[in-house]
Amino acid sequence: MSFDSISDRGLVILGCGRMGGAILQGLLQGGLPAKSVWVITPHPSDWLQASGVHLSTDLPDNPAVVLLAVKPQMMADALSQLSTMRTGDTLFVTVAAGITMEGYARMLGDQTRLVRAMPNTPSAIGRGVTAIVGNPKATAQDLDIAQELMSGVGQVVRLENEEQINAVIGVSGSGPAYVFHLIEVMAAAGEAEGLAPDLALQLAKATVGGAGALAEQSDETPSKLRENVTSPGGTTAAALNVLMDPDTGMAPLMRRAVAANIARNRELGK
Ligand SMILES: NC(=O)C1=CN([C@@H]2O[C@H](COP(=O)(O)OP(=O)(O)OC[C@H]3O[C@@H](n4cnc5c(N)ncnc54)[C@H](O)[C@@H]3O)[C@@H](O)[C@H]2O)C=CC1
Ligand SMILES: O=C(O)[C@@H]1CCC=N1
Repeated sequence: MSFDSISDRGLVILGCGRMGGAILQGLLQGGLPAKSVWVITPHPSDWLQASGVHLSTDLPDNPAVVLLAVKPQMMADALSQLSTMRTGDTLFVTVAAGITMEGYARMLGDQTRLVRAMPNTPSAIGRGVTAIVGNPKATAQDLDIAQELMSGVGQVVRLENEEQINAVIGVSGSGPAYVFHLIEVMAAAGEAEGLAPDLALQLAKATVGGAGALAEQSDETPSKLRENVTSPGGTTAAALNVLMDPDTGMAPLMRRAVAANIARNRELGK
């Protein structure tokens, strides 16, 4: 990775919890010098304290990038800590769900260059997927910088407009939680059918992990991979009759779940 402008002028990270921490780890592993990074976070973890980044020290004037990774509800308070910094020429990259570009324009001014990025928690092991979209002031180079920042924690895709970020949150941003719940309910079903809890959990985790890796690596579509498991009139077909029921199966359930996610996101954005 090349981090010339960040190495020269610095990166400020506001909020270094799960997501900010994962992104920072990816950047340091990708070769960004720790001395180019300033972190503002109330309770720095042991790892963060030992990482060599600047903590609770004077912020750089005019940093190249400010990464916003606090909870949406904390954003206005957290941003007030940057008030002494000259940020006219700074790119803001935000991972917060629920705060729109219009909201940032109110807090940071409408001339601010800003990229919204929506990652997910597999970023913690470098297997995240992040969607990015720039505001009208963001340049092509700003999007390249944001892509470079986020590619330290996994794949990066680009969106055409801000509205699409809602669907991204509904699918991939929150999606790991749906998959973890799938593991929970598969394990519970195994337990209900007589397996020991540890064994049921091991089977469910390995199945979801293995099927996910196969879906990513195979040239076949997920539909074909599903058909490959399903013998006509066999046991999988019996289960899929339940899961693929057009009224009560996973498709209408997922549609409702994603719609609820997006509705909440719009509420948070108000
Ligand atoms: N966890 C997830 O799956 C995803 C989270 N996001 C977004 O990432 C953002 C952060 O979420 P997480 O990392 O999960 O939360 P987190 O709670 O792990 O991290 C937030 C960090 O901000 C710090 N903080 C609180 N008040 C602060 C302040 N005034 N100034 C500076 N730092 C402050 C907290 O101490 C904490 O370390 C949220 O806006 C969320 O919408 C985006 C995609 C996925
Ligand atoms: O639940 C949330 O609000 C955040 C956004 C995406 C994942 N977690």
